[in-house]
This record gives sequence, C-alpha cells and structure tokens, in this order.
Amino acid sequence: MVHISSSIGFKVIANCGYLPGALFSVLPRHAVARCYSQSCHDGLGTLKENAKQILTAALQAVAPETLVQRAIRRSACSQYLHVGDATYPLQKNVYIAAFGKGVYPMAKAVTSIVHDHLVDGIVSVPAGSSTPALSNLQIIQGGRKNLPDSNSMMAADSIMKMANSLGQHDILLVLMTGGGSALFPLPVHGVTLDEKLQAIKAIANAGGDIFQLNTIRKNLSACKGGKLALAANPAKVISFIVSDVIGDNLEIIASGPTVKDSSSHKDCLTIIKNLSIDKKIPTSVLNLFSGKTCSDIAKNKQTFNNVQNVLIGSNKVAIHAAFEKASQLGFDATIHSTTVCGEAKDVGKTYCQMLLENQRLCRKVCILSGGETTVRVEGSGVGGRNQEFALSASVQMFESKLASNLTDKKCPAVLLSAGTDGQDGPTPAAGAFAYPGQLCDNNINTARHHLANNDSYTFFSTLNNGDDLIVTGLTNTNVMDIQIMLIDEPTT
Ligand SMILES: Nc1ncnc2c1ncn2[C@@H]1O[C@H](COP(=O)(O)OP(=O)(O)OP(=O)(O)O)[C@@H](O)[C@H]1O
Ligand SMILES: O=C(O)[C@H](O)CO
Repeated sequence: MVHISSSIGFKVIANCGYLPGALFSVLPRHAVARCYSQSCHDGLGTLKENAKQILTAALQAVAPETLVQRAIRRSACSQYLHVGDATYPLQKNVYIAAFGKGVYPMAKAVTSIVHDHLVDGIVSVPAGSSTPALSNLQIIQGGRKNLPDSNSMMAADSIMKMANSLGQHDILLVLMTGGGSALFPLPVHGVTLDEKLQAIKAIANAGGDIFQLNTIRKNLSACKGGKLALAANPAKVISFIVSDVIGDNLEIIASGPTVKDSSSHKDCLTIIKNLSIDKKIPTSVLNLFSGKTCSDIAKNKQTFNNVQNVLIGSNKVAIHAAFEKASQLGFDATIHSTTVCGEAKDVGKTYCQMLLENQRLCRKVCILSGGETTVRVEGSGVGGRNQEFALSASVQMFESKLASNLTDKKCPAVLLSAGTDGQDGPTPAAGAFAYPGQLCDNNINTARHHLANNDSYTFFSTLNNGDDLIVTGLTNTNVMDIQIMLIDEPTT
C-alpha cells in the first residue's frame, strides 16, 4: 500500500510505531480504480522521483540538529562560545531549556558542543518520542495530542525554577520549535491548567489563528511572552528558534518565552469578542483579562538586554534548499511564495490552474512554495491538509478540459504537497501527489466523494497501491508545508 524509496532517504512506514491502531480500521476494503492508461504515461515516474529528491533536500536543510550546529561556533576546547557576533565565556556555566516537537535532536547536538561546561538542562518533548538519555539533561515527555498536560507543566515548572536560580555569569541556552506552547505550559496565578485548556480549545474550535491563540496563551502564562527570559535575568539567554508560523513572528512561535511581549489583556478581550466566544471562556480567565492589566515588567526593554533570540530555521530555509536541488536537477526553478495559506480545497484548485498554465508551455520548470493551509473538517473521513490540497487539485485537473488536452501532448507534470514534520493531520502520510491523468472516468466519483468527506488519506492509500502518497515518517522538524510543482519537456 505504501510507497517506499530507500534510495532517497524515505523511511519505511512500518516503523511508525506512533500510529493509532484505530486509523486502519477506517480504510476501505476495495482499492480505488486506477487510470491505467494515463497514470503510466512517460516521464511521470521520473518527475515523481525528482519531486521526492527535492523534498528530501528541503527536509535535510531544516533538520534541527543541523540548524543549531550551524548557529553555534566553538573551536575545540575553546573557553568561548560564539553565536552570530556575540561571544560568551564558558566556565561550567551552561544550562539548557528545550521545548517543542523537534528539540531532542537540537539538545543532543548542543550537548555535544558544550558538554564540558553543561551543568543542567530540561528537555520537554511530545509523549511517545524516542529519546535515549543525554548526560546532564532531564527529558520529560508530555503534551499528548499537542495539548498541555501535567507532565509538560512539570517540565515548565522545573525550567522556570532552573531559570530563576541562575546568576549573571550563567548562560541559558533555550531551544524551541513548533509545538513548544503545549510543551511549556504554566498558567498564571488564579487560572488552572484546565481553565487555560478550556480557553485555548474555545479559540481553536472557533477557527482562531495561531496569532490569536498564542496571544491568549502568552497572557495566561507565567512563562510565555518573554517571562522565561525575565526569570533567567541576569544570566545570558541565547534562544535558538525554529519557526512553524507564517511570517516567522518570534513573539508567536511557541508563544515567545524569550521575546518581549507586545500584547495586552485588552487585546485578549478583543480576540474573545471577535470570535464571539465569551460564554465558552472560564470566569477566572475573563476576570483576569477584564481586571487590572498585567504588571508591565514584560514590556521593560532593559530586562531583555541579556537575551539573544536567533531564528535558525523556517520554511524559507527549506524552500531555498529545494530551489538549489531543483536547479541541480536541471529545472528552471522559481519560488512562488513562502506564505501560502487559506482553505486547502480552494488553494488546491488554484494550484491546479497554475500547473495547467505552466504545463501548456512545456518547459522544464519547478515552482516551489510553502506555508500552511487549513481545513474545516466537516466530514467523517481521515486526511490532512496536504492530502486534501492534492486531492482537490487532482479533481480540478480532471474537471478542466484543458487538463485532458494537455495530457495528450505528453508533457508530464506533477504537484506534491507535504508537511515537513512528516505527519499530515492524524495520518501516517506527510502528503500526496496530484497530476493530470491521476483521475479518470473510473474513479472521479469516488475521488469527489472522499474529498467531500475530508477523506483524502483513505482515497490516496487505496489509489495506485498508495504510490501517490508521500511517506517520510516523523522527521523531527517542522517548518510548515511545502509544495513542489514540476513540469518536464514533452516526451518524444
Ligand atoms: N480528515 C481530515 N482531513 C483534512 N484535514 C484534517 C483532517 N483531520 C484533521 N485535519 C487537519 O489536520 C490538522 C491537525 O494536523 P497536524 O498535526 O498536521 O497539524 P498541526 O496540529 O497544525 O501541527 P503542525 O503545525 O505541527 O503541523 C487540523 O488542524 C486539521 O486542519
Ligand atoms: O507551539 C506553538 O505555539 C505553535 O506550534 C506555533 O509555534
């Protein structure tokens, strides 16, 4: 069912022990009919392989351990650590605070650089991660289903205690990636974790975006919104950040624990009002936001002089690596966007038109983009935003008269959309391919039905023996999603 190509570094799906067993029970018994004549057309296989090679290059460029190794310089046995233009004396004074989906490999890489000066560290990672012990580091697993829990709260509490104990000659290395908010939760005095969760869920269910969500999180937290850096003062704080948000706003990534917070309780009340969720927000939270505004210590510039925030990875880094690889493979590459957003079905349709227009030119081109679409899940199926994007594009290709005309010209074209974390929604796939000829009279109605039911994973896993799914396994990184569109010259 699942395509594996070990030659380009794609992992075997059978190793994904994190898969909920129940997922497989919803798979249909019968395979979706294949469009034999068209899916085998010349050049498609090569383009799909090229797209996977480009994706692999993009993922390698944002491997968190590589990113952090690039950002820190220390010559062998040197007593100094260099980060950008700053130099920090090492004297058995290094502490690590790490939280996020990709921080374990970062912590491992950093430990190998500063091991002889490392005193203590706490690493908060998702439950179920594979995390062999690292010396001097306490690794805490929690945040099941990307939601804060007592384990991640214990990690946050320990990190804040450690930060508070530091002196002016100490260095706190903070490592953070997406998922950091749930793995570093500590509610403000007067609000319980359950009440905070209730508020977060109300915002998420009302379609609140990450900016709205994390503004509320910052204002309900005793460690987010710069408060970790304030606790560590007067120690030096160096924060290495991998972005999983559009625009790479440091205040928003993992709710900015080392970044000066520019939001207020009044902003929180506006968000709640705009989303019309007053009745779903616990009284303790409403009381806090409508009472006296928080003491403005987080707004004091001086206290952030000891902090160096370094953005080490983002969607742009991945897309630029993809660009390099595509160029090496002989494609005329362009970057269309790194801020793709919107409803996956709609964006998929737009990308179909872009593909068809470029296919008409029959030149060897690669069009790259990145960002994060959204899905309003109204059906009962299993899927993810990237697979829904691809399925929508594919249905649109079938529906476009242009598509069949162009396929006849034998100018191969393919579109890939995949999540860089290797998990698209609650599925074992990272994304899927779409291409003209993927759907035909035999299977178009099935495809439409699955698309309407948000069932893209089920559809792709049964189409062409799952060959059109992208399966990487968990990648330990997350810089949102990537789209790779490839068009080749006509086959002779
Ligand atoms: N059946 C479905 N079809 C399409 N999309 C779905 C389906 N079920 C869930 N999703 C999408 O998957 C998202 C959650 O999956 P995922 O873990 O990839 O995203 P995430 O929580 O934003 O994580 P990250 O930002 O780390 O990728 C939901 O926000 C929803 O939009
Ligand atoms: O952890 C979070 O807040 C999100 O992943 C955005 O960074």
